[in-house]
Amino acid sequence: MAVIVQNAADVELFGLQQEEKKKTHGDASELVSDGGFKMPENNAFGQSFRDYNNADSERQEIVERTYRLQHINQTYDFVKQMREEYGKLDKAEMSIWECCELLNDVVDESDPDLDEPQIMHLLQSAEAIRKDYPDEDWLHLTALIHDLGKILLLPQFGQLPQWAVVGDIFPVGCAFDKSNVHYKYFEENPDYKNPNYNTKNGVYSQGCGLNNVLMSFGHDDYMYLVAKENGTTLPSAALFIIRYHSLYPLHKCGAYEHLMNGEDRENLKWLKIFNNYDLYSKSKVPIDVEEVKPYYLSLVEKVVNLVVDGNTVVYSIQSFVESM
Ligand SMILES: O[C@H]1[C@H](O)[C@@H](O)[C@H](O)[C@@H](O)[C@H]1O
Ligand SMILES: [Fe+2]
Ligand SMILES: [Fe+2]
Repeated sequence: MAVIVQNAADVELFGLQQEEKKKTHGDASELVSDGGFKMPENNAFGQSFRDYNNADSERQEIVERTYRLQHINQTYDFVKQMREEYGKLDKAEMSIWECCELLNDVVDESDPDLDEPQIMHLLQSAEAIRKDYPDEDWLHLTALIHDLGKILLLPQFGQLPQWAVVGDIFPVGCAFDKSNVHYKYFEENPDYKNPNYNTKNGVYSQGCGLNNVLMSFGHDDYMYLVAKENGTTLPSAALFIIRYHSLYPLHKCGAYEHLMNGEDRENLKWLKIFNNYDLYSKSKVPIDVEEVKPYYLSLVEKVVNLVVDGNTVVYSIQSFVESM
C-alpha cells in the first residue's frame, strides 16, 4: 500500500524519463537563472526573510524558544530512537490530498516569515515553482509534499513538540556548526561536550555522503522515510529536496560540505533552486485552494496510477515522545 511506488521501468514518470533526467540534472545550475523567479525583499511582516534577531518580538520569542529546545534536545541518541520508531510507518493510512488538508491546522513555530496554516505554504511554493518550471511536474509534486511531515504536530499523530518536527536541521554525531541559527543553545546539548561527537567529522568520515549522516529529527526526515519506504518513484533529486530542504547551514552557508559525496553535490543544485520557492513564496496572499486542487489531484492521480496495490500513504502516528 503506497502512493508512490517503484514500478517497472519508472515509465514516463512525471515526464522525467531517464534520459531527460540526466539532461535536466546536468542543467540545474543553468535553470537557476532561467527560472526568472523574483525574490521579494520583505516577508509577510514587512521584514527581511529569515531574520532571527529583529523579527516582530512576540513571534521572535516563539521562534527562539523552539530553537532553544531543539538545540538542547536533539542528540545523537534521540535521533536514532526517533528514526527507529517513526521508520515503522505502521500507524495510519491516508491519501496525499487528505494529508495536505490536515495541515490546515498546523502552524510552524520555528518560522519567522509565516504564521499561516501550512497548507497555504505548500500551495504557495508549488504554484510558484510551477509558474517558472511548467514542465517539471515532479518538482510541483515535490513542493506540494515537502512539508507534509509536519502532521507529526497533530494530536492524532502523537502531537510531537515543535522542536522535534520543525526548524532548520543539522547533523548530529559531529560538531555543531556556528552557522546554525541560535547556535549558542547547543552548549546545553549533552553531545556538545562528548568527545565522540564534537569534532569536525565526529562519527563520520570525510566525503561519506549525507545518506550516512544522521540529521536532527523532524518533518524532512520523516517525509523522506514515508516516501522511501513506500517505494517512491520520484527522482533522487526530489527525495534529496524532501530530506534536506531544512539543512540551511549547508545549502545557504556551505557548512558540512566535507560530508557530501558526488551525488549529493549534483542533487544540491536542485535543492538550491527549490529553496527559492520554498522560502520566498511565503506571503499573506492566499491561494484559492479549490481552484488549484484539480491540478494537484491530477498529479497525485498520476502517481496513484503507477501503483500496483493501493493508493494510500502510510504514516506513523505513535507518540514516541510520550512513551519515552
Ligand atoms: O522554520 C522553517 C520551517 O520549519 C521549514 O519548514 C523548514 O524547512 C525551515 O528549515 C525552517 O527554517
Ligand atoms: Fe520544511
Ligand atoms: Fe517549506
